[in-house]
Amino acid sequence: MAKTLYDKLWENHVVRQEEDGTALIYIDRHLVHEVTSPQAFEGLKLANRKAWRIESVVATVDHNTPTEGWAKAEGTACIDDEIARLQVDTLDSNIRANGALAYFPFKDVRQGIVHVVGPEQGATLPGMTVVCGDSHTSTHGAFAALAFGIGTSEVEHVLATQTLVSKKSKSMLIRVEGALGKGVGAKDIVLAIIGKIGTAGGTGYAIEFAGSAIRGLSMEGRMTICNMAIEAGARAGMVAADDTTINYVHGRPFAPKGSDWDKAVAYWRTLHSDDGAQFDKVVELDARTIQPQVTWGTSPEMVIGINEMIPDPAKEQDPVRREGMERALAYMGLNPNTPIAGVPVDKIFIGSCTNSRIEDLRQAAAIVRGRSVAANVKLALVVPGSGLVKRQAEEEGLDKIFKAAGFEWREPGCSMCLGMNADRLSPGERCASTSNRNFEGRQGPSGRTHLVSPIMAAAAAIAGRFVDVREVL
Ligand SMILES: CC(C)[C@H](C(=O)O)[C@@H](O)C(=O)O
Ligand code: SF4
Repeated sequence: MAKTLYDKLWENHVVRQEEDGTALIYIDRHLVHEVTSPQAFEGLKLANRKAWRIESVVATVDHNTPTEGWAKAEGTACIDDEIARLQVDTLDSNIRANGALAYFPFKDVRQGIVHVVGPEQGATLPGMTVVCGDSHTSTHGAFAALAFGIGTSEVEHVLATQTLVSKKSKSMLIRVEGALGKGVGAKDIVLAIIGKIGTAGGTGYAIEFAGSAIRGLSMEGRMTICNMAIEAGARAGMVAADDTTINYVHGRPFAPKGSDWDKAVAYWRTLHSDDGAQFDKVVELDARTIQPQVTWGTSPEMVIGINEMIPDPAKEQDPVRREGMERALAYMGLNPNTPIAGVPVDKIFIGSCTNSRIEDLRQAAAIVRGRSVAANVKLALVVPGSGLVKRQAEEEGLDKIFKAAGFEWREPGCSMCLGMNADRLSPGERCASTSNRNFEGRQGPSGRTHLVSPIMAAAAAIAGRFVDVREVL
């Protein structure tokens, strides 16, 4: 029978299947960061257990690390916030006590956001099951891997047994066909998808993204799409393996070598849905109709094209939705039936596991080159996803372009994506952000987040307000 990519990944990892659909699945790669691992390591210790296969663990610190001031003191002593420092130090002692395949501690050049670091190191490979105590683990599905976020108690379970109790999801195919317009990229595709199916649209499904527009994307672009599968309600998003996937993985530190490489590639070539495979749901989008997207509300589904008007709750029939829209507009300080283009911004954030890879920075820098951040913009931040992305960008001179324009060029980490460090919005501030979540207070109490692509964020920085990036290309 024709199988979906998801069927293949699932079946290859089932250790035991129960009658009621519950299954025990084997986990190949376990990514670990400082926020969701302390209790898991503690639980292991209390139960007097050892990790089952510690060589599956790749660990780094990202959420709590500051993005500046690294040189002011040795090691973690430069982290002013005591709780943040404790989190970073605790991961360090846990990994030193338990081991890992790889550990990129604070200030290591390979440190960064776990979802940037895994693929960059070749630790995320096609065909793997990849888990992390972090919802955006769906990112790794871009490699034709079954990747999803887990809770802290499951982190402990994976450490102890290398397995997880899980139930197979339903399957959804999202097919995006056609050529993307100028100035439209992966972030716009995924925001348009969420605008169409809603933040609950993918609930209960594993989503495969396919179609010519997806195949045409780089691995960076595919990661941006899978990263936000979770914002569409799905725990996992994935893309079939092809030459783009294989070329990206080739030569990375943890990628297979020699004859192992050839065997792996032969297997990876099977990681696609077979012709005629049946999905529980199919959604289609025409890439040619997608405009550069901007969110106007407090959920990623509250999104419009830059050429559109902020929607009017009065036109919404459903009273619950209407009330949600009214509340979102009040929080965001926006008026219905007015253009989103022209709305002034206070801060710019280019970063996060959605959009902090080298391609994102190159694209943003191309807009910024030779221009200046508008006077009304209080802070424009570029936070590379990892130390290696930062180094690569500096080799290409991108840092100079950003700094000359008035951007701050920071150290890697999650940063203003969620403000677990010092990088935050002040109440009422409006931010053009390349991250993935825009709920109330996400970037700081009463802060206002608009999710956009890196080039839309760059264009907003220069204009001091939201503009159609196609006008400045
Ligand atoms: C801190 C972590 C558990 C959380 C997540 O799981 O997504 C964070 O990364 C986020 O983006 O909100
Ligand atoms: S960059 Fe943001 S979304 Fe990604 S892991 Fe960090 S906090 Fe979560």
